[in-house]
Amino acid sequence: MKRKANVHIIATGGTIAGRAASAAATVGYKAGELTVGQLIASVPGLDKLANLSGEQLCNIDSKDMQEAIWLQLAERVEAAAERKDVDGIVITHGTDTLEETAFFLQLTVKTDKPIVLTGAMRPATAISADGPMNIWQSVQVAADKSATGRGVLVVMNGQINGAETVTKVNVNALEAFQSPGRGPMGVMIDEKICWNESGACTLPTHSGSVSVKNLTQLPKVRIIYGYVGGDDGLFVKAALRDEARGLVYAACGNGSVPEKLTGLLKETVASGVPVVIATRCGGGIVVLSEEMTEINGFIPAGPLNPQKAKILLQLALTKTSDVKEIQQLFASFL
Ligand SMILES: NC(=O)C[C@H](N)C(=O)O
Repeated sequence: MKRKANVHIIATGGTIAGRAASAAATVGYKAGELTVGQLIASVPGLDKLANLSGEQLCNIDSKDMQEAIWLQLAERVEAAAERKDVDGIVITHGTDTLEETAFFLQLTVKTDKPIVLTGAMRPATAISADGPMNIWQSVQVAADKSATGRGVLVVMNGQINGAETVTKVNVNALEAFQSPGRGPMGVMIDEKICWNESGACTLPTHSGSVSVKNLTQLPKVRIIYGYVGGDDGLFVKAALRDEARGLVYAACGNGSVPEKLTGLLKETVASGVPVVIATRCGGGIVVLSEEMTEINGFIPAGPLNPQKAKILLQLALTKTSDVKEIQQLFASFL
């Protein structure tokens, strides 16, 4: 008989732990109300899937997630992953910033044990709440040997997506997470986990590549959003005054920087503050001209969306502010 796996659940809050005044309410609830014990108890028969342990790291709406909590979470996940009696880890999290936490953990936690993040779009008190099934399927993945070495995964609504590609694409639907242009790494049908083997099936190259063990904070990086009328540099100047160590420009289209802003961003790079050019488009790969990368010194974000490019730049800045090195790091995600 197959040995029952040991799965450790770390709860951080979110709608999955949310409570509303009425069972029909899917907005206007309070996120981060149920405890990890209550979450486990809300899923009938979960203990048949795995031996479970749980810890409560925080209980917040993920819009309020902090980098200081990320540093604690990375430490807790790494500690759990090092335990011989833990085979996999599930993290319950609000969906608003779930992809950022997933990507941060992907880059900072070194293990090939499954790490699965999950959340919910309906509060725990709702009719047809999606949380219990998402927890069930996450524990299923975390307990399954076939999930070993695939990096940090996001399991929601029967789909498994990788931390590097996944993003929240819908603010209401249960299928809130997708990997644009890639598709999911796998889907779940009852007890079957169907991996899309043409997707990433070896440990992503960047897993655990940056240790944050001795850090108490991350370098400050700001995202500047591109839009018609936003080329006066107001927010770039404000970010620099606020001692940003790096900037991500969420450009319109394929890294298009407005002419009026190019000079200021070039000066920013020349002053030692690296500038990554991402896109606000939600899909595609930012590739820049030679003039943009070699002369202006801009760093193309490649496939990373602005919020993930920010995290990569922050982690890069813990080691170097050399533009060439950071360009190479971002290029390795292509
Ligand atoms: N669906 C959710 O989890 C949204 C919630 N605001 C959160 O991110 O905590």
